[in-house]
Order: sequence, then structure tokens, then C-alpha cells
Amino acid sequence: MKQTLIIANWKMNGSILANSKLLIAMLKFHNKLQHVELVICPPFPYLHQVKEYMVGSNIKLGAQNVNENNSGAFTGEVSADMLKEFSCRYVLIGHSERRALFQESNDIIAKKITQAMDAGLTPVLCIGESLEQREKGDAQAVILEQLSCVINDIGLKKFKSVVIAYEPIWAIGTGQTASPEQAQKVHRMIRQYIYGLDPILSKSISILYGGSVNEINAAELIKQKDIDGFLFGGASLKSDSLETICKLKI
Ligand SMILES: O=C(CO)COP(=O)(O)O
Repeated sequence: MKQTLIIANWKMNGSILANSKLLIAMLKFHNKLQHVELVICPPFPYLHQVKEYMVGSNIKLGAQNVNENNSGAFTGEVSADMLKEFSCRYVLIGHSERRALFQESNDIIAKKITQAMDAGLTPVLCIGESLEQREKGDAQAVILEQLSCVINDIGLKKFKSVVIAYEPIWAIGTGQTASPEQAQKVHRMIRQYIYGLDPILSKSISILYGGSVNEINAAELIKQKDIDGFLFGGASLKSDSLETICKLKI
């Protein structure tokens, strides 16, 4: 059975003290997480701190971004090999905040995925439509374009190791989550698209939902057939919310 994947994206939040409190609280419930794979994605400067706390636990480390180049004159950037050296297992790629604020194109995102995979990291490809695109009836086309650009670039064989995270932009940080039915409809569409390319992969690939997930709405969302876990931000900074979500009966 596929393990439920729960990824905490701390975004640009935290401090050494605040992280310590959160991590100590997490370590109290980590051993009850047999049925989930919990991944923490802190800002780069805190990777080492989180890594130290996670020793001996089954909580995994992830990063929020990676550069599309190997090494060289890219001031301020971080390579996939560096993340690997810091014990990262996962890396978020193509988050909507990076697409919008840092002009990341599908082309750059495909390059980042290749870098991540070459370093042995699992890329978490974030996709999703804006409110305007949804209202115009373009959501499906936007999502399939985001997926197909990457698949065409890296090839289906490599794509087998990618995790997909569907995060409708209008639901991120707004408190307005997609209803379980809305989310399921898109997840099903994504899985059917993958089925058309590779029926076996459509069963094994993990498709996460993200966008204002909290301890209240998570229970209904996770019951949806095609939702395999969560990528969440705000609620991942609160240990009680995180614990409730991780302990949901799936
Ligand atoms: O962007 C997100 C996770 O990557 C979602 O953020 P929120 O859970 O704060 O809406």
C-alpha cells in the first residue's frame, strides 16, 4: 500500500528558538507515524538544525527549492548536491510562489527536476491554477500543460520518481480550501492523464493536495480516493495541527 505523504512547507518562517519548540513537540509523536511519511521543509539556513533534531526519528528532511545548475557563479543559490549532503530526501519544485514571484517557467522547473533526480532527491512537482484561470474554465488546460512540459522534457521513465502536489493558487494561504469534491475532481483528472501515459504509474504515483489544509478539513480531504497526502504551510507551523493531521486514520 502507498504510504501517505505529509509534507510541511515552512516557507520563510521560523527562528532557531521557534523551530526548537516545534521540533521537540514533533518528536513526542513521531513514533506513532508508521502509516505516514512526514517530511519537513524548513528554510535553507535551518536544514542543519532540523537534521540534528530528526536523528533517530522517521521524519524526513526536504528543501523548498533548488537551483537548475550543478555549481558555479549563481550567487545566493543552492545546488541539489548540497541538499543531498545535508540529508535532504525531498525537494519542492515549481511552487506557485516561486513561479509567480521568481518567474520560474515550466522549462526551468523541468531542469530543476533533472538536477534533483541526478542528486538522488525526490522532486515534489507543484502544479495548480489561479482563480482567474479557474473562472475562465482553463484549470485543466493549465494543469496538464504544467505536467506535460515536465514529462516531455525529462521523459516518462524519470517522471516515475516524481511526487505531484496539486495546489490551487486561490486556496494557498487564503483559508479558502478546495472542497473535498473540487480537489478530488482535479486529482482524478491528473491520475487519468497519467493513466493514459502509463497505467501502472497512475496507481503508484503520489498526488498530494495543498492549499489551506488544516486539522479540520484534512479528515474529509484525505478520504478522497485520489488524494494521497498533503503539502501544507500555515498549519505545519503549529504542532497540534500537525499532530492531528498526521494521526488521521487513512
Ligand atoms: O503553499 C502551500 C504549501 O506549499 C499551502 O500553504 P497553506 O497551507 O498555508 O495554504
